[in-house]
Amino acid sequence: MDKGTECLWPRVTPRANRTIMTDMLTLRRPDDWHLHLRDGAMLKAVLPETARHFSRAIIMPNLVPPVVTSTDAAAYRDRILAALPDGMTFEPLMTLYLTENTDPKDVAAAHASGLIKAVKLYPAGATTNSASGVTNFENVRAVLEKMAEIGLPLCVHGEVTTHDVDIFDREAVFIDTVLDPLRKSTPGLRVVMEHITTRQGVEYARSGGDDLGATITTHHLVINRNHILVGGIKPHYYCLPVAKREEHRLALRDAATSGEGRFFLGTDSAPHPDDAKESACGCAGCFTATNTMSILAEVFEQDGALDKLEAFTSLNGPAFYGLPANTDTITLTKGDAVTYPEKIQTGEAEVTVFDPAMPLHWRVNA
Ligand SMILES: NC(=O)N[C@@H](CC(=O)O)C(=O)O
Ligand SMILES: [Zn+2]
Ligand SMILES: [Zn+2]
Repeated sequence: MDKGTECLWPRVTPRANRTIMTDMLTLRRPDDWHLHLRDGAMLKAVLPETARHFSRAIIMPNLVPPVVTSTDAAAYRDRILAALPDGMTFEPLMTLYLTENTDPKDVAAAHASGLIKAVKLYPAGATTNSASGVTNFENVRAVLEKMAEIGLPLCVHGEVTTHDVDIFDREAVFIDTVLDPLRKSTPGLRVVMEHITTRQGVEYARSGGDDLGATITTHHLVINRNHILVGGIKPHYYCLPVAKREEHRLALRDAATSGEGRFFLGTDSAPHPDDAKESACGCAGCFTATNTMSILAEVFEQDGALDKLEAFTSLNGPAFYGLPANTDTITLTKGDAVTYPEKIQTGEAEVTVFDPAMPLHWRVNA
C-alpha cells in the first residue's frame, strides 16, 4: 500500500536570516535525556544504535517488572554495560520508577551514591508498562518532598488516564489538573516534562523557572496526527503521547530550535517488535535511535536554526541535570541522501526504524 504520507508534509520556508550556509557541522557529543533500552536480546540490539552517536542517556525504568529500587537500578545498569559492544563507550544515567511503595530513604541513598539521576512518574495506565504507576499522589508525597530537598529531578509522563478525557487532550488536561497543583504543593521540586507534544506543554514549560525543563522527541518534530491516520493507519507513527495537530508540531519546532535552555532532546526512542506494533492492538512507541541526529540536522536546517542544534542535543540537558557537557565531539557532513537500515534485527524479532518520510542529507561521522 502506498504509505500516503508524501502529500502531508508542509512546505518549508527557512528563516533565511538564521540559515548557516555550511556542509559540515561539529557539535559536542549529544546525550539523550529520555531513552528506552529494554532488556535481554532487545537491549543488545538497540544499545549500539544509541551509543554510536550519544555519550549518555537517561534510561527509562519501565521494564516488566519495573526498575523500582536502587538494587534494581544497579543490576539494570550492569546489564546495560555488559551489553555494550567492545570499543564503544556509553554512560547510562539510571532512574527509578515511582510507585506508591517507593521508599524515600532508598531514593535518597541511590541519589547520594550517584547511581540515579532522576525518578520517573508514570500515572498508572498512561503508557507502555505503566501498570505499577501512581494513582493517588498523596501516597508519594514523602518521596517528592525528599526529592525537592536533595534536588533530584522528577521526570513526568504527563497525561491523565481518565476515560472521559479525549486522548488528544490528555496532556493539556494533565498540566492543569495534575502537574501544576503538584508543583505548587511541592516547592523546590525539579521537574522534567517528558516528551511534550502540545502548544500548552511548550507554554507551561516556558512559564516555569530553572526548576522546570521539557524534553522533545525527534518524531514529534516531524509528524502530526495526519501522518498516523491519513491514507491508512501507520502503526510505526503511533506513540504516546500521540502526535497532535500541526499547530502543536509547529510549537514544538519553535521550542526545540529556540535555543532556550529549558528545552532539550529526549528521543523517547522506544523499540517494540514489529509484530507487536503491526497488530489489531498495536503498542505505542517510535524507534528513532538509529537516525535521530540526521533527522534533527535536517529539521534544524529547514528552520534556519542549525546554530541552535548543539544547544538542543548537547548543552541544555547537561545544564539542567547539573552535569558537565561532553568534551568530545561529533561531526555531521551534508551530502547525497543518507541511507540507514529500515529495520534492526534483535535475534528474536525485527524493529522498524522511524521513517521521517523525507530525504536526509546530514551524515554523522561519529
Ligand atoms: N512513548 C511511547 O509511546 N512508549 C514508551 C513509553 C513512554 O515513554 O510513554 C515505551 O516504553 O514504549
Ligand atoms: Zn512516556
Ligand atoms: Zn518514553
